[in-house]
Amino acid sequence: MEVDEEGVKTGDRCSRLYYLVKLFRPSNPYSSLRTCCFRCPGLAKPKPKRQRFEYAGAQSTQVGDHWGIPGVCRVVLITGGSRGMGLEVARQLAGRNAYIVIVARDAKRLEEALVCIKEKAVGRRFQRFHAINADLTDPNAAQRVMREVVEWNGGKPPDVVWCCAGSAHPTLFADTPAEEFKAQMESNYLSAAYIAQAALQTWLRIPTPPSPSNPKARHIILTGSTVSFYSIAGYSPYSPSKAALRSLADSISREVHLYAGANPKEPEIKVHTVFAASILTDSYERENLIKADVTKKLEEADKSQTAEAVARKSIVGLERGYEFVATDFLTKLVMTANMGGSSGRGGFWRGLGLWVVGCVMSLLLLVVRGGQDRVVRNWGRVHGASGFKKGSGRNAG
Ligand SMILES: NC(=O)C1=CN([C@@H]2O[C@H](COP(=O)(O)OP(=O)(O)OC[C@H]3O[C@@H](n4cnc5c(N)ncnc54)[C@H](OP(=O)(O)O)[C@@H]3O)[C@@H](O)[C@H]2O)C=CC1
Ligand SMILES: CCCCCCCCCCCCCCCC(=O)[C@@H](N)CO
Repeated sequence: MEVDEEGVKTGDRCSRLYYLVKLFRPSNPYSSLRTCCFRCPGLAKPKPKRQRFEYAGAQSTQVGDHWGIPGVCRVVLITGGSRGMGLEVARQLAGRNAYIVIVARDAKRLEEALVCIKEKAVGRRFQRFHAINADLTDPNAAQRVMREVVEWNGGKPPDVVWCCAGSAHPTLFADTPAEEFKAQMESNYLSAAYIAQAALQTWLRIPTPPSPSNPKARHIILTGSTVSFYSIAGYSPYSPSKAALRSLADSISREVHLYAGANPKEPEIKVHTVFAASILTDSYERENLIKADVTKKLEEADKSQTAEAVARKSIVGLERGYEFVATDFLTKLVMTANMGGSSGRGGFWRGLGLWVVGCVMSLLLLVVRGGQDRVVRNWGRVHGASGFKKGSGRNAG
């Protein structure tokens, strides 16, 4: 039986797309496109005897090789994996073969989450799960987490680091306690920057021994928000931290080319960001207790989604290889209108297409923004300057 350098039977290759891709991208051996095409019959249905466990979601995992290939689980580190969106991401990836490591501060919650994640595992006898207790606003804790994962994984670094940890304090700028500006940057921006840096440093430090089962790429995934692109009244402590994440993703995605050039035999490093509008989590309920009524009024344009739906859509976008993934129509709209220098990241033609759509979206936003500013001005006229409804008990003016 002929086996190629990736350990896949040559006959299993989808001749159409694989060789076309090889033809156009010969210099990029670790491109995620290299795996195969979506419909490839050979890879979509691996031979049962080569499988070590039932392989659910085989077709989609082949596309990006993010979470596993037949017989090999990838290790996915998920920060904030004990609750909300992070927990859903962990559960869904457990259902796609991955080994999961979750990180959060509350130890009891982490243990409960592990049980909940294991329920979704497809290969229960083979898949491994681990929880690490850490406050990721501390850079030393982020380094410790990475060391612990490497040790737990037999000296190998994780393949994917998905930063979901974060929190929201949506209040009007004038009414925000000064310490919240710092706390929000720490909770959302620094908690992701520190662990992403620790992951990158680990990948650069530990060489990947040649093996057919090696990942073709490693991934840093950040979790942004609609307000990373387009903020509304009442999000000033939070939206800069999410905009900073977008900028961080852009910056790192430029630097990884240096490592791809210098270490062509190592898996490429890819940086992705998923952007979501309101997610129906407990934290969302809690943030609504402090959120100004005028902000809630502006948010009416957004149909909130469950964490399950946001995680699912994020994973689909990532498996398609997108670097920026919007999980709903509204976010897609404001994202496309604000791509700027980020456009080129999906390749030239996709970038050009996005630019054309973005021009139209920017025009639409001109109208939307005018309308929203009028809503806020009118709110002030009717209810005063507190942002809350008259007679709501929160209205100081
Ligand atoms: N909910 C929403 O409407 C939206 C949320 N997002 C973003 O999605 C992500 C998840 O949101 P959501 O699921 O609602 O949040 P949750 O509050 O439900 O979950 C947050 C998770 O992060 C952990 N976490 C928070 N701070 C730290 C820290 N300093 N160190 C380690 N772990 C931490 C929490 O555990 P513990 O507290 O035990 O540490 C928990 O596991 C966040 O980044 C959020 O900003 C984006 C768009 C909308
Ligand atoms: C026709 C086009 C209309 C476009 C209007 C745009 C309206 C913007 C709605 C903003 C929604 C904000 C979601 C933020 C969620 C978030 O990150 C927090 N909940 C964090 O927990």
